[in-house]
Amino acid sequence: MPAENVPLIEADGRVLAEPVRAALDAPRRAVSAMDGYALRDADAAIGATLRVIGESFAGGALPPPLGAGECVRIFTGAALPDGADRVIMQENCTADAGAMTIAREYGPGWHVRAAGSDFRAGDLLLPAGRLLDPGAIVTLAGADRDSALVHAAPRVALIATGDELTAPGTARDNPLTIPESVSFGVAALARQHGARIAARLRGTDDLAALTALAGQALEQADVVIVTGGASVGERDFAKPMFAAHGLELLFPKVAIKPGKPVWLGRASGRWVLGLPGNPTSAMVTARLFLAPLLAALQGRDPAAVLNWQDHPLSAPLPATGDRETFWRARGLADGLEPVRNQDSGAQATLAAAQWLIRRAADSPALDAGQPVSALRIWP
Ligand SMILES: Nc1nc2c(c(=O)[nH]1)N[C@H]1C(S)=C(S)[C@@H](COP(=O)(O)OP(=O)(O)OC[C@H]3O[C@@H](n4cnc5c(N)ncnc54)[C@H](O)[C@@H]3O)O[C@H]1N2
Ligand code: MOO
Repeated sequence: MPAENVPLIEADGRVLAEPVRAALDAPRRAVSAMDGYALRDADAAIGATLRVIGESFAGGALPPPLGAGECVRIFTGAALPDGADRVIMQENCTADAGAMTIAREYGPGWHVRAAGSDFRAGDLLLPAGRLLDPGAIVTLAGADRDSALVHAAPRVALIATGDELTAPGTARDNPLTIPESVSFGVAALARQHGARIAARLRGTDDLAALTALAGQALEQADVVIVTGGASVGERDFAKPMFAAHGLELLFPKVAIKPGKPVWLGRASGRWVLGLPGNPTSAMVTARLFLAPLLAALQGRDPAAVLNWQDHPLSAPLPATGDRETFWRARGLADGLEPVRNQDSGAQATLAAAQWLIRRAADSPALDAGQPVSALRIWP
């Protein structure tokens, strides 16, 4: 995707198209980490009384330099006076008429943040390709940047196919219809991975009409996602509807469960991703294929969103069949618990599960406590 400059406040969730270097030192000079008194190490002793010669507030004028037997009233983030080595918290001092007495044990720690101890001007703080998560936003602003060069958000168009589908909120009165749920979930996942939803279209199982809809979607988006009609049914038009637009398939299906009918192609210079209509299959394949595609389009390493980690099982897992299998699981304190309903058509379990467990085809059953490779489905 091309790069664009966006203001800091709109930069979260975007991916940097430039490396970001600090424009200043942080802290700019030695500052206090506590509210209290700044003094010299040589004067720090329980019972010692020091003369208070000035004060230092964050953003205020520099305090006078310290001599022997002197201290400065200081607040968190305020500049340390020249000559000071440490700050003693005010809770450990008593103050009276221009004098401060160290009342009790004040250690450990000097409560001083050295100049440049966080970063130095010119330091590389964020590399190109870095996702601007909330932490990175703080770093960016701390580097004294008010905007950043980021990759444009990929535009995604969604087409849901199926005569039985109707807009959510309108299904209950017609027993022949079901709510169109998948495009909403895929759109939400796409947004979580940096996409902008350019269009959400719904088509009935009619090839001519679907071909026109495909053309409309290809005009508006970088990635077109078509859901349903991916299998071998007589009205499965997901691929044929792109034929007139020059569909070139990269892969027509994948030996995984759920989600076998997932496919990827190019048409009219755009990416076209076909997801199965079954809601669980659609969300699993969106996580496994759409998330890395969106990452790559934004200049990120796609592997960054496929961060499989080992976790113990908190319950047994059955043997796997002849397809690589992705079990939906809940994350519990003692490990991952596969949800009971592993049906590809399930919708309720999508709200219960946060993890995908990956197992190779023909893997044996596992007991609770054994480690499995797992991926968070949503952040
Ligand atoms: N003979 C075979 N039949 C099927 C095979 C096969 O290999 N041979 N594969 C099965 C597998 S695996 C899957 S997954 C499904 C995928 O089918 P489609 O992608 O063609 O999806 P549909 O048939 O259109 O719908 C499946 C199911 O999902 C419901 N659906 C569809 N779209 C939505 C939506 N947007 N929101 C909510 N629900 C949706 C639809 O009503 C169906 O119940 O095929 C198997 N069949
Ligand atoms: O891929 Mo299908 O999702 O196995 O039901």
